[in-house]
Amino acid sequence: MSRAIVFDLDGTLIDSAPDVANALNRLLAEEGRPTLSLPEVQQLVGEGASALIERAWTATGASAATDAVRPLVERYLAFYRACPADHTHVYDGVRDELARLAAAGHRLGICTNKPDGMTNLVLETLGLAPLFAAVVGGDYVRRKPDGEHVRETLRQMGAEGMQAIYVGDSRTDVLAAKDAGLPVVAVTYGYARMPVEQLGADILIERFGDLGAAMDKVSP
Ligand SMILES: O=C(O)COP(=O)(O)O
Ligand SMILES: [Mg+2]
Repeated sequence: MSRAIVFDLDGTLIDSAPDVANALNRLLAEEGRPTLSLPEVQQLVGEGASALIERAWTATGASAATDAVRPLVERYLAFYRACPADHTHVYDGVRDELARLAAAGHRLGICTNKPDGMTNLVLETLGLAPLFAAVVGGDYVRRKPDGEHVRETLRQMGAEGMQAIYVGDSRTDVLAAKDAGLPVVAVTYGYARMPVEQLGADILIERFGDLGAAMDKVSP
């Protein structure tokens, strides 16, 4: 039976933290702030670019003033756009498994809090874009953990009425998917800020290539 499969992006399909960290650290350096390590940056990713900047400011000294966040986000995105995927890699097994799922007739979509422009640029650069029926990024008004982000992705995929499943790496993903009424597969290798067993996912997978088998267990 063909399903609709909604994927998170950062920490689930791609390890984008190295390029996020480089762009963020260029901004922090320009602002005279300490830079952050890769593991530190991984802990800041998942709720979009504004949250990334706010958390980075809190982690490196005084918090950013509310009206300063937007211009800082724009400068961060300019750095990120210049090097969207220099050090980003598609996690092991992702390309093969996505191709297999698409060939098996499943409809694939992406629901990410990463800003739309960056999401599309990164997907194009990595050659992943053609696999997805719809991509709904972080410019959408009701972002994860709001389930409306997931429902909008399903609508844009033309997948209403299809059996659907969500695949992500964080608590934000689990909350959004549950809010939308979807079973959740969580990957254990991503950027979760808590032990993965506590995410509340229906099933955990250590390798992306295990997704097909996990889906059959969660929604036979
Ligand atoms: O916070 C971000 O930029 C993206 O995060 P997501 O792809 O895990 O939703
Ligand atoms: Mg993620």
